[in-house]
Amino acid sequence: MISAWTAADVRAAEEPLLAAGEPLMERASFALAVQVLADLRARRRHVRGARVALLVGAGNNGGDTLHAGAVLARRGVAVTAVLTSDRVHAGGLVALRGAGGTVVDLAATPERTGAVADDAAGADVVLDGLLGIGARGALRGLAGDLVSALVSRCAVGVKSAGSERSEPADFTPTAPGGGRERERGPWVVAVDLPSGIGVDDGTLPGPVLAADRTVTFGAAKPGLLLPPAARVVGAVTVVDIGLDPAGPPAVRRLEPADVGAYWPVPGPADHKYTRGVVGLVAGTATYPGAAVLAASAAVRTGTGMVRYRGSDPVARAVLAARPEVVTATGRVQSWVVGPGIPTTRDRDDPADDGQHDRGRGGLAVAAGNLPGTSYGPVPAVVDAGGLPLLAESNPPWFVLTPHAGELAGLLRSRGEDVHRDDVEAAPLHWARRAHELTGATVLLKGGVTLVVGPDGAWAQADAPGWLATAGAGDVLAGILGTMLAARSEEIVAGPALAAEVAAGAVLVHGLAAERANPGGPVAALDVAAAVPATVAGLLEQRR
Ligand SMILES: NC(=O)C1=CN([C@@H]2O[C@H](COP(=O)(O)OP(=O)(O)OC[C@H]3O[C@@H](n4cnc5c(N)ncnc54)[C@H](OP(=O)(O)O)[C@@H]3O)[C@@H](O)[C@H]2O)[C@@H](O)CC1
Ligand SMILES: Nc1ncnc2c1ncn2[C@@H]1O[C@H](COP(=O)(O)OP(=O)(O)O)[C@@H](O)[C@H]1O
Ligand SMILES: [K+]
Repeated sequence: MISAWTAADVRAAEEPLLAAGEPLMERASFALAVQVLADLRARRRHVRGARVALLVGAGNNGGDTLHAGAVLARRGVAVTAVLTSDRVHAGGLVALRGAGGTVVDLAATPERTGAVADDAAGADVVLDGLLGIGARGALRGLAGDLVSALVSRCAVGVKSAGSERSEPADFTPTAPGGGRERERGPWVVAVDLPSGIGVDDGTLPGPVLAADRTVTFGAAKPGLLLPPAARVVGAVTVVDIGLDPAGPPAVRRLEPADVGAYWPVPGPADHKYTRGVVGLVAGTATYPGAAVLAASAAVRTGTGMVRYRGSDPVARAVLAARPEVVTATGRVQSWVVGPGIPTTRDRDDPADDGQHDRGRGGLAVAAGNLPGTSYGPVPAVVDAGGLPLLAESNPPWFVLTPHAGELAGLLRSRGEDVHRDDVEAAPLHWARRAHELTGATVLLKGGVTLVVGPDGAWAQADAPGWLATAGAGDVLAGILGTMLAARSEEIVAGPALAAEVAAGAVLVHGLAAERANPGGPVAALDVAAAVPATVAGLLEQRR
């Protein structure tokens, strides 16, 4: 698992170590220099004679960068530091000069910004040391001008991860299948984090130089995991400088081994009912495919049984694809409500096929609102057309699975003035708001999928962009339904678990998409078909 702590938590963890005289900046800058040397060796035969440009801000982030530059200069690298402020880390500047580095004081000659950017764009490596955890808002002043000039020269796109994954502390925060979008221009290494991202919320409030690698100190920061900033961090290396942040992490990300470790494996005493039964209210005559996809995914993920609820023609389509599905009513351990049913609340909608009533019934059972039956409460997945069926207040074992547009609609129905673009710009904020307003766990789908529950946030980046295809969300609903059903009682007793299981479902979904056709397009049903082998692969890791 990768855990990220806020800037305040990292500062609090640094304080006692600094008071005890621990050389944190030396550790950080040396590790940074070692990583840059390794990157240089991987990209060109000789380190000696390589050109490295340092972008240096006013604070300690600039200090780290200058000290790392001094180490590089002593190895024969031609290092030029560009100072963007009249304040600069004095010790770092002395070290760089002492090692033979060159200094350009852009603060004294701002008219040279264009020429300096041209120069930096021609370097082998650029170290972005403008802002670290002291960043507030969009990059301002000269630092902002310099980054804007560099972005236009380097044709910086939103980046995908590098391929290195050698150290346990490394992670590749964006999905597989991507490559370096910037074919020309320098290799960009962000110092602690790409300057200008929202450190704690992952927003992109202004210009940011997309990194090929981020070397981050002490612990990952939330902005490195969260969308949209997760797209500009490249491969992330966490350097251990001896910090031990207190309290729970602000954002977490599951890795495959985490999901394999808790996957329930049936034993000799199990039967289909102990494994968990999924009740599925999905699909209408207009969208029968959603029911087929969700049912297929639930079956493929290893449910004990799927009970399908819907009109006869749709049930026939489901059974034609998955003869394992039953249509008889009975007890279920999780409900999946909403894929392929209309998003209006209108009971008389002819396209509704009676699914709204079935969905409301399922959700009432799942919430435990039907006294006199022994059928609830149980977890529920509420997707697409299920979202307008929610009550005012919902239990946290309900997992809502909107994409950005659906989340905006849900929030508007609860009085917020918000649109899809707002959700995409600040996904953590709006997913948290939806959790507060509904009470439910919120899974916000996207290239990086967020899950917010009572116990914090999870950010998963396991899926290739190819997964953005019609029906992929229905498949996720089925996978999640099975995973919730398998741990139904545990989740109702401790609903913070719903978010972790939901993050696990997102991981399985993303890995299955990659497995379905590595590096190429996938169809939603093929993603469902790849789930059994994906789960077997996760289980193999725990042997
Ligand atoms: N503590 C330690 O020993 C260790 C710390 N470490 C390193 O220190 C980093 C944190 O250093 P830091 O606290 O000095 O903050 P930092 O991010 O460099 O920037 C502050 C400066 O930026 C300015 N500024 C702010 N926002 C801005 C904006 N939008 N646009 C433009 N300018 C803006 C702000 O100006 P002000 O707002 O005060 O006018 C202030 O001058 C951390 O990320 C890690 O790299 C490691 O070495 C490990 C040991
Ligand atoms: N750029 C992307 N990279 C990876 N996965 C993505 C990307 N865009 C969307 N996805 C995933 O694809 C799925 C699409 O779901 P959804 O929008 O509900 O589609 P549908 O309603 O057609 O099933 C979600 O799981 C989402 O996280
Ligand atoms: K930085």
